[in-house]
Amino acid sequence: MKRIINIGSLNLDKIYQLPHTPLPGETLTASSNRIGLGGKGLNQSIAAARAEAAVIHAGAVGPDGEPLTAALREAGADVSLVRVRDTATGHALILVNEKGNNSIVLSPGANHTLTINDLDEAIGQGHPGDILLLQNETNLIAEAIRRGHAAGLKIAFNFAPFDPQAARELPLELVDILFVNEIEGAGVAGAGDTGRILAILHERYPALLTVMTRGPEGAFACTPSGEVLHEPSPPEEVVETTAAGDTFIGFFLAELLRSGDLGKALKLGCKAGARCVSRPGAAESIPTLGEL
Ligand SMILES: OC[C@H]1O[C@H](O)[C@H](O)[C@@H]1O
Repeated sequence: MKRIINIGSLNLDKIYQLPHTPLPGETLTASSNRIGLGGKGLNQSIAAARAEAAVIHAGAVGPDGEPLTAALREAGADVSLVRVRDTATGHALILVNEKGNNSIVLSPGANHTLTINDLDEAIGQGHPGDILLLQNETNLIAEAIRRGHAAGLKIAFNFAPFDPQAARELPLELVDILFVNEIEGAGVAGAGDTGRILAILHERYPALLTVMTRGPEGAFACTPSGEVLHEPSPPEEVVETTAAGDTFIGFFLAELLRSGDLGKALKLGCKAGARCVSRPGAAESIPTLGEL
């Protein structure tokens, strides 16, 4: 059975419910706040494990990060490569507006303490054809892409958050599957609309499968042969959008490994992402395969 090895971020999420996203210079009072478990890496591992894929999660937390490791373990992921460092656990400040849309600020903490040895231990668990999943929330991404590719792993990279310097420096030509939302896609391609972004990326990286999530409009994929597929999102009431993209990615990859069918993977990803937005929080809002 092929596996997903996720060298992924782990964050404590500080979530504030606000009437709207604050403007520069504005002070707002939150109607509620809470601490949740998240990090794009953790959310994606939990989603893939709940979609019944075999998942190994590698990453780093601080001394206060045990609830994150426990959540991964409980979802069924292998956590033997989650290291505890003498640095604060990464955290995210998540501002949720009245429409359920979020704005996120990251403080990487232990997510930026990964070493080459950590990468090699994680990649060493893989066999050719396994997926190495990465997000742009940990350090040494370029090295992870190069080493994973050299080991015969399929590289799946979620370019979130987008960062122009990383776009110049990362060996994206070695990536097999690129996950972006509209903002990230426009950042990588330097253009604004979905069709144009997919066309530019296809021309620049002909072997790439690009998958773009578009919120309520579902997801688009552009294959290495240049075919563009679109899967609409099933209607669900929006409570909070946090982790919807991560949920999509976990379910998408699990289905792609299971059936090899891109259309089925897009459908399941969209279904899972839509269910995630109907509930509050990050990791706690991710459904199980059985539920769908
Ligand atoms: O995608 C949602 C996630 O982004 C940030 O990584 C937060 O930790 C949150 O859980």
